[in-house]
Amino acid sequence: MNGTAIELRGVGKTFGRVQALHDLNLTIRAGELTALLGPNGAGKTTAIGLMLGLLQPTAGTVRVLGGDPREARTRTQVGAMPQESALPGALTVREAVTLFARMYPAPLPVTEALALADLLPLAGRRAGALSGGQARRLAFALAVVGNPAVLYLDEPTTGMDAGSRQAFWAAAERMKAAGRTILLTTHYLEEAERTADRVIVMNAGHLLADGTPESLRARVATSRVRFTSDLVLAELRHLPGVEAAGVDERGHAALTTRTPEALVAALVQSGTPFRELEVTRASLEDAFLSLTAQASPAAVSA
Ligand SMILES: Nc1ncnc2c1ncn2[C@@H]1O[C@H](COP(=O)(O)OP(=O)(O)OP(=O)(O)O)[C@@H](O)[C@H]1O
Repeated sequence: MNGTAIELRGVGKTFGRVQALHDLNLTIRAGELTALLGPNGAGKTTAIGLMLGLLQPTAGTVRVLGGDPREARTRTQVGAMPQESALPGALTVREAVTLFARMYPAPLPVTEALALADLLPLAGRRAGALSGGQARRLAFALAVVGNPAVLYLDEPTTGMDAGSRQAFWAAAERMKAAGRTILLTTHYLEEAERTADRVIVMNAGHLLADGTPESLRARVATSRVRFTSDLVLAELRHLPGVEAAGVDERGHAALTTRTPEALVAALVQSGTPFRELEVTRASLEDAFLSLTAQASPAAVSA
């Protein structure tokens, strides 16, 4: 699938005196899985609310699948998993999914939506009796049952255990393979790193960075080098290319560098015995923390 699925042009949103979004320009391509990251209050949920047509922009325009997100024609092609959803507690899981399926012109078979959310064993249970993580899975089933072209997932895996989380990501991959456009927010950066085609970082209503997980990691081109030796902090700091160093009382050293090969070569040449050598690249989490820490305080909304 090609083309643009979602387009925000010059979008601003204020709530009273709070400027939640400032002049946001964003194009989401069809068929991609995009992760929207940002610290609390960055504006992620507000951006999704605008894309869903639940909120009106104060400035600028929002287009989804070429149309106004508030039009029925657009809404029936969109599925959403909000951060907190009010589920129909008296209905069984299967009944709730069946009810939602009726709102869409070409829904998935209910059993398929239940299977995608790993809910077949719980199909007969009342929605009100589900655990927190199971309720998130039901919210996911309700989001996908309409077989939407565009899927918004706001912190989908929060509250899910490790098994449910894995099943969720497998289902998201399947939706993507079927050509769906997926926009999700998450605070679990390692999950975003593994799955997203594209990562957008927001802070205080501004777009800070936009690229592949790989390209964002490359913006903090650092590596971590860890090993155990008898070297003290002053000696560690003298190794070539060390940007930051730490050592504990048992001799576990942790160094940050942009040139890990030169550092390890110098360590070997020094003849100092060392063990448990480990070199790791900067993670998306490192990039995210570095980007949001650099963001100017002027960007923080009043
Ligand atoms: N209805 C509202 N009324 C007043 N202020 C609001 C409203 N909704 C959001 N805000 C404010 O707008 C800013 C952006 O909030 P938003 O919920 O979009 O952030 P977020 O990135 O989704 O955060 P989180 O990671 O905590 O979910 C925050 O400062 C928030 O307090």
